[in-house]
Amino acid sequence: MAQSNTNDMVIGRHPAMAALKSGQTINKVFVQAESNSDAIAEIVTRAKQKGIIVSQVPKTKLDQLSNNQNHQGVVLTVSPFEYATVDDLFARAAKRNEDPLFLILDGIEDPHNLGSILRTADAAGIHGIIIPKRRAVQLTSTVAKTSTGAIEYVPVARVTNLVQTVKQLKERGVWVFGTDMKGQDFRKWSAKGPTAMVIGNEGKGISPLLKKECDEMLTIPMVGHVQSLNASVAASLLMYQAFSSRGE
Ligand SMILES: C[S@@+](CC[C@H](N)C(=O)[O-])C[C@H]1O[C@@H](n2cnc3c(N)ncnc32)[C@H](O)[C@@H]1O
Repeated sequence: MAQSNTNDMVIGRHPAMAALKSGQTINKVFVQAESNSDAIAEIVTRAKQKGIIVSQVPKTKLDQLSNNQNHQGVVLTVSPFEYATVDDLFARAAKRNEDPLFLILDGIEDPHNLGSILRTADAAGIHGIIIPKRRAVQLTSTVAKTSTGAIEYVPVARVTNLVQTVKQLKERGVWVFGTDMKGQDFRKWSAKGPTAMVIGNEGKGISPLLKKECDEMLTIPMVGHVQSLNASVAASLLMYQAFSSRGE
């Protein structure tokens, strides 16, 4: 997996604590000198326990690091999260001697949805997740926190064009299942063989171009009054159907 050397900033007490609790690589903690805040003291204690360098700096330095945002006396420099490649995902399946099982997210925007999807993906043995580089949430400290550590175990590949990627997956023998309200009942579906499931955007669903590339569509039947399930809930149900239909 590629690692970039540039630093990202995490600004403010709550995001700083969330980053410290996640698996994200934190390079340095900057806190305001002579701060008597309990929250800052807790951040300093946790950072030191993790062996992270803590630097006490004047407020002006924090203003500069945070670009004059409301830093509340703390700024962290962190390494951006690592992304996998689609080949890494295939390699992970091969290493486990299993047919590939991927999840494709067509423009998920809510970091809590992505975190929750990662958490279930880890539990259900998904080999990796594919997301687009644009118009979708990327890996952030909120995603990491919601994933409760699963972000460390489930590789996420970022691609420029999901439609092209799906075409390439199909050329490599992967059967691609889209999801909407007009497909076959997912309870009768078996995810045997190389499989990818596509989950759509929270508002718009799967884009028409991508839907056209899907080999089949699946539906989670609903008998209530609402029109659809939350994207992460739908993804979880699909992942668990795939998991159990593989006899795992
Ligand atoms: C909140 S829904 C989007 C609803 C959107 N208005 C639409 O028409 O597709 C987000 C995604 O969750 C999945 N989803 C939600 N409910 C589903 C269901 N009952 N069956 C299959 N997929 C579902 C689909 O992937 C959908 O694109």
